[in-house]
Amino acid sequence: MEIVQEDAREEERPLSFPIARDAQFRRSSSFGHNEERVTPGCDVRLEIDIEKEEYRDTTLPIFLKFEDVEYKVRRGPKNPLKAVMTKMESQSSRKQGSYKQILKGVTGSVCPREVLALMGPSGSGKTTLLKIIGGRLQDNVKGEVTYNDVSYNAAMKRRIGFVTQDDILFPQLTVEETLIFAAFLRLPRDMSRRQKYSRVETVLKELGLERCRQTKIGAPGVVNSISGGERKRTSIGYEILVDPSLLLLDEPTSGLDSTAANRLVWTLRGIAKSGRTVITTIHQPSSRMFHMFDKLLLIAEGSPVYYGKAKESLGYFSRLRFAPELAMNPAEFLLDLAAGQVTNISVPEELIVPKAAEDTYEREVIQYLQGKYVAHIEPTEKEENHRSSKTPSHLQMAVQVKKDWTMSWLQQFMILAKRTFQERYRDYLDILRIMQTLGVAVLLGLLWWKSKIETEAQLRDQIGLMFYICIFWTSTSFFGAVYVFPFEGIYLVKEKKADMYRLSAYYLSSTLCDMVAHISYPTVFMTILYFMADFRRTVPCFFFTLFAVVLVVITTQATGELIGAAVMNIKRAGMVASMVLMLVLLSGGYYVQHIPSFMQWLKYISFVYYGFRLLLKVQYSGDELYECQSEGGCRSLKSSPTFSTLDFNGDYREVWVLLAMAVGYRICGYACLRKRVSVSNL
Ligand SMILES: Nc1ncnc2c1ncn2[C@@H]1O[C@H](COP(=O)(O)OP(=O)(O)OP(=O)(O)O)[C@@H](O)[C@H]1O
Repeated sequence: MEIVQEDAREEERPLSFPIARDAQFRRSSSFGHNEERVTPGCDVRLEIDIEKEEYRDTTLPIFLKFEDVEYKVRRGPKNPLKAVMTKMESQSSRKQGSYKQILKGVTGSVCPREVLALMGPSGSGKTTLLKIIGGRLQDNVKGEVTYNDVSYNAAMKRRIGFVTQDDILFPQLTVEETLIFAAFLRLPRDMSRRQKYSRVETVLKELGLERCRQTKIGAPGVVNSISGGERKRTSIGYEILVDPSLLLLDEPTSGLDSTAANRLVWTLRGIAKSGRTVITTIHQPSSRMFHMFDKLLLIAEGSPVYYGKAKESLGYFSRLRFAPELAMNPAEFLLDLAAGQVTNISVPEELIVPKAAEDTYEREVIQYLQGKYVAHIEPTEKEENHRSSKTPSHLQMAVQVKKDWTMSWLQQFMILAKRTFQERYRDYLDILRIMQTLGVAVLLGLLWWKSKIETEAQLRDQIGLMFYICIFWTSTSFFGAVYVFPFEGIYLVKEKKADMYRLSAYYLSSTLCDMVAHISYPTVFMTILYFMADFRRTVPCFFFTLFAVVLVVITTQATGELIGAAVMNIKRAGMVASMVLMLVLLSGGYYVQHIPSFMQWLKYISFVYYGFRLLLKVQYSGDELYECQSEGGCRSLKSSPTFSTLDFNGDYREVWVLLAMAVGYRICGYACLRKRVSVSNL
């Protein structure tokens, strides 16, 4: 790896960050060299002399161009009835007026080694543009975004690092654990463990995270968690750890003091100078920070008002006769202009007397600036983009070559399982959960102490306990499982957008880790209750009863996960889960035995129905037990629909039905999760 820099400016700061390993860029002033390419919109000439195959696992220089980018969203009607009606409208009848235009024709380009700052007032569309560039917003987007003259494709996912405005980090992991898991999941497979740890060390050091490396990330604003600035820096570390070719950052300096913010932008500059393309949105940069940006795109109400070199922006506005009347931070001056605020700013004569009413003056200023941009900057920029020769063909091809997975499926599964366990083990070993299991087991054991089945009433009592066991474990496991994906969805979407691992590895690791907890608790519970309630005392019967309860729990978990994955919303998942739970319990064969024929289908999707039947079969199979000795031999109970349809002679088809349900619901859950993750716009 070698980066030859002839410009003295580049020597301001030694690069402490890992540099593109194979890229060899050489600034050149000579024309006509065979390998030299004139790169659109870039003020540097780059000589790139490596073969395309070498980019598979390394940092690839990305020349980004975006032209006439427009984005609009549908205005959703507030009335839900209207929303349904609107949905039913045909595509052709949709009116333009029902859309909100967020971006209105944004053009620009960024090259490797450059930092582009996106600035503009809040709501001007910076994040939206960043998401479009990052490939996270694709519907309703017009215009062209290309990476080395190639449109966005799946191979780009692992070339892009995206630091979102909200820091999406697992709260139960420490800063160091977060980075280590990211390193193991994302760094190339040919790097040794030591190299991966050492990369984590570099990032911790570079971002000043050493002091909080062992602190749990925690929820934002909660005591005993890292500070907002540390959280932001951890998010950045998480992305820069893997050396992305294109690094996109949304408000990376928010929550940082000015020294830390300067240091961070300095780091970003270092990253860019080592061959990456960096784009960052920024709100209020200090003047020192402002001068670290190479390019600036200033957006006002979705339209650009300036695009070009950051250091030339003040000159441009001064040529338009906008000048600060007081000593002002350049960024503050530019933001005021983009917001149409010209207090303490001298304006051109055309704007001195407002054309319309006073309250629309700000809009008038913005429209004036947008007009000037369209007249002076946009044509030059577009011409520049089109005039220049294309990116070298091997770079165009390289951008379409998908990087290899950093590890095998099994390795991904192992690491994800370890991370899931580390993230959730506090929930698994929650003292309340332990107390609840032990407490309920003992309470039920005392209520059904040494229960008998000699009379019909006693048998009915014990059957009541069987059903209660089903209710207890169904509801406990159901609500434990239903929230897993809605809670973790945001992390999952973020990591899948970066193509960090296969979804199947995540799904299986998550399910299996939870399953361990879902199985352990009923095992302890049943061991206590079984002997206290004096269930049938044979070894096979004990294990088969335990197996039946575990089977119900595993099927319940699958159903809960399916609902969670289908809904992916905590509040709604809870509502749907309560409804489904009510249905499966009511159709379980205990409360309503004479279910009307047109409602019989409910039984066939109810795992409680099959679980309950299985428990009854296990406990009461064999004549001597089933023949209770009371007068009439429990005739009325035996003739009840639940009992009369049970075959007590070794027919355990419920086991297969429950197993099929557990597998089937899991497959559906996985499919739903896949769909939800792919359509989510984080
Ligand atoms: N899906 C959507 N539906 C409706 N409006 C949207 C949607 N997405 C974005 N917007 C609107 O688009 C505008 C631009 O949003 P965006 O998040 O890009 O702004 P921003 O410049 O990044 O703001 P900030 O600096 O406050 O983060 C905002 O007015 C926002 O409310």
